[in-house]
Amino acid sequence: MTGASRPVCVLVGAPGAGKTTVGQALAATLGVEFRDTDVDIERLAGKPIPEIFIDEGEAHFRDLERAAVAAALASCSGVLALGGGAVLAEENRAALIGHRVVHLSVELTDAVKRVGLGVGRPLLTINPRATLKHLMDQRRPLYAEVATITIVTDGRAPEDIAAELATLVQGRAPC
Ligand SMILES: Nc1ncnc2c1ncn2[C@@H]1O[C@H](COP(=O)(O)OP(=O)(O)O)[C@@H](O)[C@H]1O
Ligand SMILES: O=C(O)C1=C[C@@H](OP(=O)(O)O)[C@@H](O)[C@H](O)C1
Ligand SMILES: [Mg+2]
Repeated sequence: MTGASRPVCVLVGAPGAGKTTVGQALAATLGVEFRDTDVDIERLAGKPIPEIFIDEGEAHFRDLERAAVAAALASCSGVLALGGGAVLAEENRAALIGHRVVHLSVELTDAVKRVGLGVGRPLLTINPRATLKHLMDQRRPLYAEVATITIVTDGRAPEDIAAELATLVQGRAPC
């Protein structure tokens, strides 16, 4: 890992936390690259995430995700968003040590509003509210474990969150 390829920050959090949306706005504000491991995975697989889940299953998606996280951490010098489930893998959590990791936190009510019917998120296509609650309960400690900063996003606009983060990352030491 070289200084030149270190992400400005890595965004983690539940589906609907706003990792992709806030990450894009933050990267634009900072004038740096935006990278999203979900996009990298889709490019590599040559198909959308829901199709990966249907054709090869979640375990294969997680294999692709571990490879995508390692590659992105080694080559991204901008803002990096991970998929909500990336923290499940011990390998990914270990790889995040030493990086500035921002947990965009969201409570169930706002997350449900934001993901709607779960279109594009294969884990949420059946009963999004109950599934999200389960995922969030399971993952909360893992987001807390990897995060160096937590930003509460409930009731806030993405631009507002991105502006706060821009100030934070511009004014802080590496982690
Ligand atoms: N702070 C926010 N307030 C309201 N809607 C949001 C906020 N952040 C994201 N959204 C919306 O919620 C949906 C999911 O956001 P997304 O960035 O894809 O989340 P994630 O990548 O964390 O799953 C999108 O429709 C997005 O426009
Ligand atoms: O929570 C998860 O396990 C997943 C979250 C998704 O990303 P977002 O968190 O950006 O929705 C995507 O990686 C995939 O559908 C699995
Ligand atoms: Mg996303």
